[in-house]
Amino acid sequence: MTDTVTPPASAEAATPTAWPSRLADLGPAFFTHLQPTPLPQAHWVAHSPAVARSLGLDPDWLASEEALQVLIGNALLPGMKPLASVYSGHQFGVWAGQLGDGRAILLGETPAGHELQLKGSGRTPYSRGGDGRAVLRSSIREFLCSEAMHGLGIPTSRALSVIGSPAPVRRETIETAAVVARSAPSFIRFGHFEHFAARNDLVSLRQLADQVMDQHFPACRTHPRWPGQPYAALLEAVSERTAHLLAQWQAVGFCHGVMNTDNMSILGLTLDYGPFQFLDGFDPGHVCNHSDTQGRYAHNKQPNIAYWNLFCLAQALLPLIGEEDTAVAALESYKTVYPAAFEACLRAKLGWHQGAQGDTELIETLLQMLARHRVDYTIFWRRLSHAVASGDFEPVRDLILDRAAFDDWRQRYLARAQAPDAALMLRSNPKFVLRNHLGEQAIRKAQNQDFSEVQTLLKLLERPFEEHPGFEAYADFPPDWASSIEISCSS
Ligand SMILES: Nc1ncnc2c1ncn2[C@@H]1O[C@H](COP(=O)(O)OP(=O)(O)OP(=O)(O)O)[C@@H](O)[C@H]1O
Ligand SMILES: [Mg+2]
Repeated sequence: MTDTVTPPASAEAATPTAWPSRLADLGPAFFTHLQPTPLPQAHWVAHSPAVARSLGLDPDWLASEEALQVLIGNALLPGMKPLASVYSGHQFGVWAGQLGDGRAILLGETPAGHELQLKGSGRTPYSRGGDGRAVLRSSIREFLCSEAMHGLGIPTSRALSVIGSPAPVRRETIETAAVVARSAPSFIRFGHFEHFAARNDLVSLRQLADQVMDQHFPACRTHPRWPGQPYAALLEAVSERTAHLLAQWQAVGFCHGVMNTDNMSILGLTLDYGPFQFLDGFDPGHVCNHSDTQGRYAHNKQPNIAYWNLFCLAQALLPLIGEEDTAVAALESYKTVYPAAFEACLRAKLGWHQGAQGDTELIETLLQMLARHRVDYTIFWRRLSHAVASGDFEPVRDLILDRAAFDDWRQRYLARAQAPDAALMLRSNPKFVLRNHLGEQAIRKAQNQDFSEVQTLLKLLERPFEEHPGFEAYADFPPDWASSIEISCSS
């Protein structure tokens, strides 16, 4: 049974006493109230004062014993009424029926209006066969990648802390438990809508859509393109956010790994860091999830999969939208917004402030060249940025076996009317991304109670566009063993 902390007078100002939940306001069809299941011998692995501040929480409180107990689920603050929500979804292209927060528990909303959720905090009515737990390994990956994505300027859930416990958790081997405290303006997924649509519970479906719209997409009520069609406007707004998200993923070389509809945020945030990967060598067809034997979620399939997922959302919203043609029309802008947003990201990476004739061809030729030679994606872009800054193209040229092809491309790149802006490139091409082997090294140390590498990575990844002298090794090529790392759905 989880304790309620009675705060000493001095702590009262440090933590809020109201933890509202908009989901709870919707009514019991949407969730179950329950307590997190305690874990023994909680110990800090990492926490982020920056996230605490963004949530309106006192960073000093985050260093306290009270925070440790609350954020692993052993204690509640006054006003917290934890709950797990129900959703459904399509997994690997197949309707999976009812899912829900099987190991995530919502504590409520922080003063900044963001939901605070514990992941790995015990079984819920939606756990199905699962144990409600998450292991240290995957929790460190979620914590670091959330903050890495934020550092990159990519919409994401944030991670406040990761806390470990020696409690055993059975996966392929026996591992230990951990809990990530994470936040987002909303954790509503496409799957929440699919859930009520599949049950033909149109009252709840409308309630959910209305709440999401009023809180996050108020302009949909009076959208000039959708007069009297707020739900179509909502679908279009979600499509466009998703298009922008996918453009950023593709441009930075991020593979999500499990783009099931229950992992798609209605706000267009990156959600659920499972078997994700940042590309090392540029392989457009790379499949990062070892469990994805069909390659459904290969890197270059992600934009189409997002559209497929949006189609599922459209089907769920259809009873509210009315006409099928209207729903299809609301999805349509994805097909133009995604490529335009992707090209805009690539233009920034190339140092161009504005578009010009021939850009698409120059971008295509470059990406094909990178793919042909499996050039390290992050290193290429960073070296290109430095080449433009210094005028010395040798280090970037060295990356590409076919020097003549590179020289030809470079000549055309530099001949473009608008010269590339090196400063724009250096803030668009990160030096540091959370490569698998970096995460793996931090995890191995953490499994031996040494959390220093998690701290180091957090510092670098929070500011990935800065040089961080002395940390060059973290921006280097992956070691040979990196390619043998297998990341699966096991977490
Ligand atoms: N160990 C577990 N115990 C209980 N339920 C689980 C467990 N692992 C996954 N699930 C549930 O299985 C479904 C699919 O899991 P998936 O891996 O997409 O999500 P997740 O990693 O648990 O979390 P999230 O999407 O909240 O980040 C979800 O309903 C999830 O809650
Ligand atoms: Mg999930």
